[in-house]
Formats: sequence, C-alpha cells, structure tokens
Amino acid sequence: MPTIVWPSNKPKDATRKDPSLRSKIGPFLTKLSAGTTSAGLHVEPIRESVDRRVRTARVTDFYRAVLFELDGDGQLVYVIHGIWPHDEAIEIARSVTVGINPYNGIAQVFDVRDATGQDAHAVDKARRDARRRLDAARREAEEIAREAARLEAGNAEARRRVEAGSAISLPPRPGAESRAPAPRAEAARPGVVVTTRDDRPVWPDGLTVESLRDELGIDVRLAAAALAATCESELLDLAATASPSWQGEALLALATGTSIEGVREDFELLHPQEVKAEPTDAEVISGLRRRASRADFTWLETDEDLRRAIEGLTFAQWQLFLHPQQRHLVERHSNGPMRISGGAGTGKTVVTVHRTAALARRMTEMEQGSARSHTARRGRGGQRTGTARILLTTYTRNLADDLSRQLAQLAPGIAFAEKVDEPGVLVSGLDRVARAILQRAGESIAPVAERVLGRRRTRILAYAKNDLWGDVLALTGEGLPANLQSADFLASEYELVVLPQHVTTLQQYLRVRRPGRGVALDRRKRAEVWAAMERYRDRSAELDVTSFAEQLALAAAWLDAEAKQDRARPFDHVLVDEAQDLTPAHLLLLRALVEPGPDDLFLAEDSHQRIYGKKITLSHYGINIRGRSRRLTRNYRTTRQNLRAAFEILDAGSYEDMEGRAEEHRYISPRSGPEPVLLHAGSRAEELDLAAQLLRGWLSEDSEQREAGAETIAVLVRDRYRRDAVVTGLAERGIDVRPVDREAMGRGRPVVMTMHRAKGLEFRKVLLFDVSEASIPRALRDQQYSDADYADALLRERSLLYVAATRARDQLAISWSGQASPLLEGLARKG
Ligand SMILES: Nc1ncnc2c1ncn2[C@@H]1O[C@H](COP(=O)(O)OP(=O)(O)OP(=O)(O)O)[C@@H](O)[C@H]1O
Repeated sequence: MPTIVWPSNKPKDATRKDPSLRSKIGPFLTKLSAGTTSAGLHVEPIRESVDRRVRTARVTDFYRAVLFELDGDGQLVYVIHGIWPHDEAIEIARSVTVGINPYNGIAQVFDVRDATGQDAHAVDKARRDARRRLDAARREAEEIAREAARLEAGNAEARRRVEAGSAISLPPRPGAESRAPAPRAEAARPGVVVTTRDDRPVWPDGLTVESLRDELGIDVRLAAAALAATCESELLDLAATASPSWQGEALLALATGTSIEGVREDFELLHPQEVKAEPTDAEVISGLRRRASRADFTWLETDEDLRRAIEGLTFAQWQLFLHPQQRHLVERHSNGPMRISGGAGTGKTVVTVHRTAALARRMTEMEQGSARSHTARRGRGGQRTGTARILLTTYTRNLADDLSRQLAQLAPGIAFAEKVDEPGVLVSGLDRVARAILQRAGESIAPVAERVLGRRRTRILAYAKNDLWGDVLALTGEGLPANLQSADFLASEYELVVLPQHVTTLQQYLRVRRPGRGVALDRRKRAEVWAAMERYRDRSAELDVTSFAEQLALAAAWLDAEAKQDRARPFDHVLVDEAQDLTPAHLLLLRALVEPGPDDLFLAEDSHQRIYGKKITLSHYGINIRGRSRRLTRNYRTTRQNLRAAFEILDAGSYEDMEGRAEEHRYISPRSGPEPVLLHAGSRAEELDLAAQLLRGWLSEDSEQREAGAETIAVLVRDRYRRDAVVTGLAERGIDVRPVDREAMGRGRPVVMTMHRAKGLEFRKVLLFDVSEASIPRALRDQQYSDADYADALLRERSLLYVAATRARDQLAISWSGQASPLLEGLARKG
C-alpha cells in the first residue's frame, strides 16, 4: 500500500478557493492509498516535465492533483504538491521538482519557474544546477554583507538594551509595595485602546546572512530581509510568508533566544558535508521525514491518519501540525528527567499530551516486538509488567480532566488505566495517586510514618477539617519571635523544610539546610519553631488526620522502601503539566513513582504562571535535569498585541525557573489582532455598566459574523465573591452570563470565573474585571509574612494577572474602578 505525504501548507492551490473540493479529497486519498491501479485515478506521468517522477492524478473531472512518485526502497511514496484545475495542474507539474536543500538535507518542492524566472525549457538545467543557484545567492548575500554589518551594530545595541532591562530586580520587601505610592493609572478614559510596544528583533551575536545560509540553509533573500526587519511585527509578517515554512519558524526561534546549534537540533538539519549532491529517492524521503519538513508535510501512514485526513480535513487535532521544536520534544529520548518551559500558549500541554501518546505507542511497539521474540518485559521484582504504565498528571482536577479529553482526541485507540498499577495511561491528580498508594500500603505504613512524621501511625487517610496551624499558633505562638508568629510561615517551614527532609527531631532540625527560606534562624529560634512543629504533629496524631503534603510524602517514602525490597515502582513514565505549581512533597512523590532511567520524568512548566506553590528547585528533591531542558518560544494562542500587554504585567517581577535560573520572557506570536482595551470607571456600578456595554458589543459582533458560541467569551475576576457579584450585576443590566466553578463550561452564554479557575483554558475574548488597587494584589497585610514569603506572595499575584491576560486568543479588555491595580503599572499609564 503506498504511503501518502500531504502538504500542510499548500501552495495557493484550488482547495483554498473552492470549498466544494474538500469533500472530494477523501475519496481521492482512499483510492490513491489503495494503489495506482484504482479505477478512475489516472495517475499519469507528464511529458516535458523537469522531474521524471512528477505525476498528475484525477480528483474530479475538473481538478487534478500534482504529485511525485518516489521509490522508498520498494515502498511507493506519493508526495502531493497540490490540486489545481486540469490545465493549470499540467503546467505546474511540468515545472516542479522535489529535491533536498544542499545545506541541510531538508526535502523541498521547488518550482523552477520561480527559481530562475525563465521559460520552461531552461528548467532542466536549473534543476541540475540547484547548488549553483545557491552559489549565485551567496554572491547576492555578499553584496548585502556590508548592509548586514550595519544592521548587526543596531542589533547589538538592542541586545544590550534587552540585557540591561532583564537584569534581575530585587524582590520588594514586605510592605514596601503597599507603602510606596502605587503607580497611578493616569486619566485613562473609558474604552481606551492601548498601543503595546513593538521592539527591534534581538538576534544571536554575530549572525549574518551568510551564516544563516551556510549553517542552516536558509534562503538568502529571506535571511537578508529578516535581518533588515526593524521591529518584531515586520519579522513576524515576513516569517508568516516564508516558504518552506520551517525557515520562517527557524528565524523566529533565533530571534527568541535559540542558538544556531539549538535550531539545527530542533529542526533536524544536517551539516552541508553530510548532504549528497545527487540524492536518491530514499534520501529525499528521509529529507521529508526530518522535523523541519514535517512542518510542511504530513505523513499519512496509518489507517488512522488516513481516516482523519478523509474525514473532512477540518478535524482540529489532525490540523495541528507540531512545530519542529515541539516535535523534537515529543520524540526526544532522554536519559533521565526532562523539563520544558515556555510562556503561556506556547504548546506545553500539546507537547505533553503528544509525548504521552508517543510513549504509549513506543512501548506498545516494543512489547509487540518482544512478544514476538517470546521475551516478555519484566519489572524489577520479576513480575510481568504488560503494557506500559504511564501517568499523566497535573496540579488541579479540572486540568487533569482536560488532559484526558485531549489525549482521547489525539489518540482514540489509547488504553486508559483506571487505577495505579494498571497498564495503560492513568490521567490523575497526584493527591489521588498518593491515596491509592497509601490504601495499598495499609498497616505497613507505620514504620514509614515513624521515619517521616516521627510518629508510628496507621490512621493517616483523613484530612484535617480545620486550620491546624492556626490552632498551633494560638497554643505556642507566644514563644516565637514576633516576625515568626504567622501560620503561613510555620506551614511553609513545615512543607518546604521539615517534611521533605524527613526531619523528626530537634537535633536534626538544628542542622538542617533551609535553602531559599529567606529568614535566618539561629539555634534558639530553631528550637522555638521546632516546638511548634512538634505541637502540630501531636495534634494531627490526636485527631488521626494528615495534610495533603503529608500524604504525598508518606506515599513517596513507602514506595522508596518498597523499591529497596526490589519491588517495582508503579509507573514506567510520568509526565506532568503545570509543574511550576507543585510542592516539594509532590516532587518527592513524582521521583518515587518511577525508577530513575530513560524517559522517566517529563515536566512542563512556566515559572511566570506559578499561582499556587512556593518557589522550589527540582534538584533539591532528587530530580536532576542536567542539560535536559528546553524552552518553547512561539505562542500559538494569543495575538502579539495581547501578549505584549501580558508582558507589561510581568515586567516588574523577577522569576526563576525550576532549576533556579533567571527566567526570561522572550516569546513571539505570529497572530495579530486588535489592541487591548482599558475601561476605567469611577465606581463599581459604572464598571458594571461598561462591562455590560462591552459584552453586548462582543455578542452582537459575534452573531453578525456567525463566530463561535457565546461561551468563548469570558469575564475573569480575582475571587468567588466578585464572580457572584458580577453575575448578578450583569444580569441586572440584561446580560445573561454563566458562573463557572468546578463544573464544565457549558454552552450558549458568556462565562464568569475566577482567574485561578481559568488557568490552562482559553477564550476568544476576555474581560479582566475589577483589576483595581483594592482587589489585586489581594490584601497581603492580613497574613504575617516573612520578607521572602511576602515577596513570593506578591509575585504570585502578578503571575495570576498574567495567567488571566494570556487566556485571550483574540481580544483582551481590562476594567477597574477607582485606582488601577499597581500590577497594571506600565499598561494603565499608556492608557
Ligand atoms: N503546533 C501548533 N499548531 C497550532 N496550534 C497549536 C500548536 N501548538 C499549540 N497550539 C494551540 O495553542 C494553544 C495553546 O496550547 P497549549 O494549551 O498547549 O499551551 P500551553 O503552553 O500549555 O499554555 P498555558 O501555559 O497557557 O496553559 C492551544 O489552542 C493549542 O491547540
């Protein structure tokens, strides 16, 4: 059966102009995949064609496909170029050729008319002389080298500015932000549209047109134009028109911090010396399989691929062609834990879900192979493990449900597991996994509890109903120095220091390291804090309760003890989305769930979106990334205007990734849309009036343009109290909206939810309501924070607003009454 390679970015062919053609593509692909002898296809060579392998095939009486017939070592491969009306198709077929870029081995379809600007008779020579064409281009590049040098000087200047601007600022001290005069939103009128910045692209040092061509095989005309771009939008527009498209993507990756070597690796480019001058069909096919080509071609190899292509070519998941950087992260074999980071909307979830499916597929294939050779895979304890056990997990239940849905859509045949230890993919929150393990442990948890909690306990499955730290503070607080008399401080100290390091005695606590805690404790203070810890543990034991964190830590320690007895860990692979919100106890459990080894752990995180957890470093909890981390920089969700507005919110904070390194936010969005709107009201009632007016406008726009449903419009607020007030206020103004809590979204009405609930979701149009001084950051004065904990809490509020702003695909609006939130500083000032 032939394999079909379908163009993801078709050259302006008829499928774009004639929608009726879509329904004909399915039957055409079915026949083609069944073999050339199929009746009615007329797969025919073309006389006087530049490429002897070119064919046309009948799609309808009127339309013909232009394709190449390649011999992949006995396996027939059809590379489709596009579909055109009969006569046009014949003309195009005469002038196109499929070959490989001599600088990098990437397969590409060339139209020799474009290449040479000469008539069809000159094309044969042009094809043989592909390499000479590139030499001619080099001369062209040399002519502009002087110009490039001038531009490089400009870029160096821009780079210096960016580096100076991204220097880490010290976190504000407690109270400093609330005491300092809050930056005032200057007289922003209702409905002001803010113009966001459009900076000059920042290229790696020393990049020239020649280096882009020689090292990456990028067309010199494109390279020269890219280096001449004076602002980000110009570069984005240029990249969007690049053909083949991977060249535009490679330029965007370079402009957002990826090195030449990084691009070569992500896009799977060869060095020129590895490329053969006269490639065989098999070499062209291998060029088509490289990640760069896969941005432009889709392989329809299995019945499932074909089915999806045939079912109308609109199926969202099928149309989602992974970016070469994303594909690299999906396919990459890793010798240990791997971490990906990337801003909101860069496809971290997409990569995590694809990688889960790929691992499941890989394991199934391996097992089928080993079953054939009668050597079934066995676990550490010698028991047969059957199909791979994969855990896909994330911080909240809602997000886990979403992962499950995405995975089922991407890989319909995938085996889901219902519980821990069952073969297949288990999609679950870590708290549930921990409970399942503790239930399995039963009474055997007692010695583990003694090691972890200092108490030999077996009743550990109930959660405390009240805030035990508040009780402890009431009982022992007076013995503590004033700045430590805080339930938040004690709880953080317990979860970040005491619990993960299994501290059970004062002697241990006196010696223990407390990295990143920000408050120095001498011996005397440590003894006082320890007394509070002991009180907390006694009280928990009296009530037979534990906390979430304790259950996670106990489950991890139990698994470690079992592994020492040579019993298998419950999973072969563990993948985590939204890892930035995990606690130390989560990390301990993650490490214990899977044996250290190839592809054991995969974590997707964005430190800018940490809204629950404390700042933590993976290596402190036994997860060593050691060079196995990558950053995604291309945003797929939101427009560049919304993205820049979101950066304005981030700008004043300083962030660290989970390896403890400074995090930057150089991301890029190829989509363009309206600028964000700021609505400044004098009172809450007026703010509701403005919101109602805005939503009414959005709803009528959408119904006129027959856009997607009203549920793709969202109003996001700081807390539940405001959510309910907004629902009522809008209803009074004739706008019917749906409050959303834990339940699914529903259809037909705009939704109102908290910013926390919106995490991981996306909407077309988003209003951030009540971003006022009084609402966000939430009053931190109520809690007694240490300096470091206060700074961190403030950073989380900033991140929360960033998360909320990046939910908008197309249009973002922000409203407030009275004074704007100080977190809006830069943005509100522009209004
Ligand atoms: N290669 C791609 N092609 C087209 N769309 C993509 C691609 N990758 C991601 N997307 C789309 O971009 C949007 C954001 O993707 P995703 O949710 O995976 O990002 P994320 O990095 O996890 O975002 P967040 O951190 O904000 O949750 C989704 O609508 C997704 O379908």
